[in-house]
Amino acid sequence: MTTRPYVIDEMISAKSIAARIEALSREIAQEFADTEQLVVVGLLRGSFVFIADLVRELRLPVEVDFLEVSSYGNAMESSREVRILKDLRSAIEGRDVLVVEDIVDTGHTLSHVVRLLTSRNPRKLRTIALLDKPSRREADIKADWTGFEIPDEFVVGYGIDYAQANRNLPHIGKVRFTDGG
Ligand SMILES: O=P(O)(O)OC[C@H]1O[C@H](OP(=O)(O)OP(=O)(O)O)[C@H](O)[C@@H]1O
Ligand SMILES: Nc1nc2[nH]cnc2c(=O)[nH]1
Repeated sequence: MTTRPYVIDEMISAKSIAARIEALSREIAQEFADTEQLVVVGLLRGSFVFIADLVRELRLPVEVDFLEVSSYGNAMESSREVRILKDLRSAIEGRDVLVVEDIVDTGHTLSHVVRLLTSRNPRKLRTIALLDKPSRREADIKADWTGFEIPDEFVVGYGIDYAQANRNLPHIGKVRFTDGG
């Protein structure tokens, strides 16, 4: 796929992300203090970096599982149709579940996933998103924990891509197009 020329301006440093994850992990550990084992569900692909850092800060017994959903493909606009590309390996009925999302934008992805997983009757289901763009919301949903609220900018890095590139940036950056279009 061809993309327009762009540069990436740093928006949230790797250090700020690490500090925020430490604080959020303490809150999550309190919320699930009585858990036998927390199933931490990462939404692929964007959350793979966030979930890796988050579970290493969580002082709880955890199992890690992944769900792959896609709504954007390589586009910058949500298709608003959420497709399940890979389901969980584990059953979650009667279990504690934390859904880990990289970014909530229109909210269609998270809202679809919460509906799907709630229908499987977990004991408790909570959600966390590293980033939230509240000004873009179309579905009525907010994650139980949010790392950072951000303005309406197209962001990349720390797991998040633009046309599959930039997932390996250690910080969050915003995409700035340089062709004036
Ligand atoms: O709130 P929404 O408007 O639904 O957008 C948020 C979703 O969009 C991105 O996923 P994408 O479909 O790009 O897949 P990826 O995680 O594999 O990059 C992102 O990772 C979120 O899951
Ligand atoms: N890469 C990327 N994907 C998104 N999906 C929803 N919002 C965004 C965004 O800002 N950047």
